[in-house]
Amino acid sequence: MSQQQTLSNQRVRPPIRHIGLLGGTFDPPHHGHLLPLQEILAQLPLDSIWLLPNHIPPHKAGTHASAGQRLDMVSLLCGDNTRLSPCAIELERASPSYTVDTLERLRHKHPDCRFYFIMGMDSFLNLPQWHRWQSLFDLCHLILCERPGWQLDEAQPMMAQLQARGQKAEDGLPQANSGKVIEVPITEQPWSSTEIRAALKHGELPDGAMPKAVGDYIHQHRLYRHR
Ligand SMILES: Nc1ncnc2c1ncn2[C@@H]1O[C@H](COP(=O)(O)OP(=O)(O)OP(=O)(O)O)[C@@H](O)[C@H]1O
Ligand SMILES: O=C(O)c1ccc[n+]([C@@H]2O[C@H](COP(=O)([O-])O)[C@@H](O)[C@H]2O)c1
Repeated sequence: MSQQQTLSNQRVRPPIRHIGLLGGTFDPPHHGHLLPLQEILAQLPLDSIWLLPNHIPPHKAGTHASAGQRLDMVSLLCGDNTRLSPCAIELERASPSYTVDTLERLRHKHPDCRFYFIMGMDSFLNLPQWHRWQSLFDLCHLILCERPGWQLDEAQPMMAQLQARGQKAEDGLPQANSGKVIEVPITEQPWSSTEIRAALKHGELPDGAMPKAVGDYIHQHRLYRHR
């Protein structure tokens, strides 16, 4: 092999894969998770979105369904959409599922990937309470979606972050490796796991809350019933 060929081989890098991440407790997963992801995929050239059920949610008292059941439901939520997949990385550790730890692990495991952590406005407004939250901007971009009942106004500390880092979905993916907040317009979805669990306690599954396969799983496993 000539010296020139060796040099050019050394320069060949695998193409970057652009991966969206939706972390959540998914207790249970619902259309407020799924439908925004479909709209994000229609607007941004992401290769895939991975859905990461957490093991120990950092800011919640606990979970109602087990980690395994939540992972099963997330798989059913993804259905046959080949650009959506469940990712069990947070289930592999027994400590609280801090997102910054997950991103460090993912970056180490997948050096060819650039990550885009997706969140609703409720999570974005609470971001300053997250563990080492500012480091997230060194590890990924954020994708921000509206959520009914949650609004960012001038007085909120996250407004300054959005002003400094914000860009619109129509501008495509950023050139930088990390640190931007991409605002993606979505059709607002009224669903929340808390309200769905409250309805299921009385044996009701709200119409249109989730794909049928997830509802069937909940019934088969008798989840979220009044005990
Ligand atoms: N209806 C929705 N619209 C936009 N984003 C949502 C919606 N529901 C959940 N998300 C986002 O999905 C992520 C995971 O949410 P999570 O699994 O905690 O669901 P949840 O419905 O908020 O649950 P709970 O009611 O138990 O707090 C968060 O970033 C949250 O902002
Ligand atoms: O890292 C943190 O400190 C942190 C604090 C709160 C929530 N998160 C993550 O944010 C995602 C949504 O969380 P939740 O509680 O709304 O289900 C999920 O992936 C959580 O693990 C992360």
